[in-house]
Amino acid sequence: MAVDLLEKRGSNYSGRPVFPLHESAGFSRATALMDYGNDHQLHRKMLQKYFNKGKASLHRPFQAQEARALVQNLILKPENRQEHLIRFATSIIIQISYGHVIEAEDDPYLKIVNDVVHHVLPVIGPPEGSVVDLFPFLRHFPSWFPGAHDAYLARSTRPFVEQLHQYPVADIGEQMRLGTAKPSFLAAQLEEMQSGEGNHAITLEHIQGVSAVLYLAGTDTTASSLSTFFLAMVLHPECQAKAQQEIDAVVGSNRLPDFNDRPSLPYIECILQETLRWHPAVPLGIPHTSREDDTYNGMFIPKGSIVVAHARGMALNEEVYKDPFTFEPDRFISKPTGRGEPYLSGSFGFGRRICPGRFLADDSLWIAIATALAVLSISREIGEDGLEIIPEDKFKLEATSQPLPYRCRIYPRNDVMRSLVA
Ligand code: HEM
Repeated sequence: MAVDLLEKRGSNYSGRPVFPLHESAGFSRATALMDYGNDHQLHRKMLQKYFNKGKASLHRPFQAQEARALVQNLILKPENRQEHLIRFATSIIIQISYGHVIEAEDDPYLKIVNDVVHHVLPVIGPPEGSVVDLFPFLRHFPSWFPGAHDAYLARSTRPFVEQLHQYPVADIGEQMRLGTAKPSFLAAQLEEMQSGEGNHAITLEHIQGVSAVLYLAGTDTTASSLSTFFLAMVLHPECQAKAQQEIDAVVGSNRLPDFNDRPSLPYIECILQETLRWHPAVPLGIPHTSREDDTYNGMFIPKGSIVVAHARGMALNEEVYKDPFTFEPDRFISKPTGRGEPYLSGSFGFGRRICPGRFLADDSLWIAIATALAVLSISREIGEDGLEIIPEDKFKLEATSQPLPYRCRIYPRNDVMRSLVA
């Protein structure tokens, strides 16, 4: 049904509802939240040109380098796992989008994204997550009015959101003036706008809107998917052992896996796909709306309806996935060895709003997972009683779905593998 409506009838089902909390926080210019129309199409053109499959693969050497840095950081400070995951995702987005390399903990780009992750996302939640989304008029009420407090809190996060829109564009603009700007998505857009070549309709506001969404859409989603992967490895040591056997057999023990190995590592592929299915990072997708009245299988769908592509619901469909709550990568292996179940198709959304960063994200996740499995042992902590601490399979929904904080042990499998990321 999602494919029938959101893809085959995409011209009708590609709008977005108004998200009052996100608007109050200052996100009305962001690609993911704007309604379908000319501005959205301009955003998509900019994104598609730069993040299509062919272009995305040009970034693989840098993604592999960042995956090594991630694993190295995890060995040095395993207790900061979540920060390392966010930093991995952020470094990739920032390098590709703005040509900027994060070198220090107090990097201004890192600070901006951390501020948004820690101060803004928990307040605004996922689109449709608050009482203000259901009753938008509450956003105009004073903050003491029940329900209006959310809108007040969202408004108070505006300075962080403004920084997200303004800083990269101003910084790269200045670098271009000085002639020091490195090649990046943002520099390419600013150059095109200033030269008067390309699409004349693109304005600074469009560029700021896309620039802000890259930060947001690309970091938290990637980091939470990786956090889900680490949790799965702690809960399922048998899957980790099987994956490591595959890597040892195919890649050997004197080099790290690289993108050329991907077709020869089917079980690693299954682990990635099962991570995306088991707990999709964006479990409800982002709601679409319809522009016109429509009828589907005899059901009347009035203009302006909100259509939610429930990725988590699809992932848990027992008619498609046996024991859907269980993390079981073998489910995708062809019959008769496995069950031949299909990869989840909705993890990155549908139709004209499908995630434009999906190729980049897929590469980032694959190389991080393959490198981590090659080099690391990810295991359970031992409690004071001498017993293993088994984390709970529990998730929280903020802007994305992510595991509740959990403890685990992370250490190199052996000195040889460790030396490969040093
Ligand atoms: C694991 C990582 C990611 C996941 C699971 C994910 C998932 C999604 C989903 C479900 C949507 C909504 C699609 C719809 O409305 O049908 C979306 C939209 C979007 N994503 Fe991603 N995404 C990821 C990474 C990225 C990255 C790395 C980028 C940027 C390079 C990105 C940029 C965007 C943008 C700009 C939109 C808005 C598209 C629009 O409204 O037209 N995402 N993503």
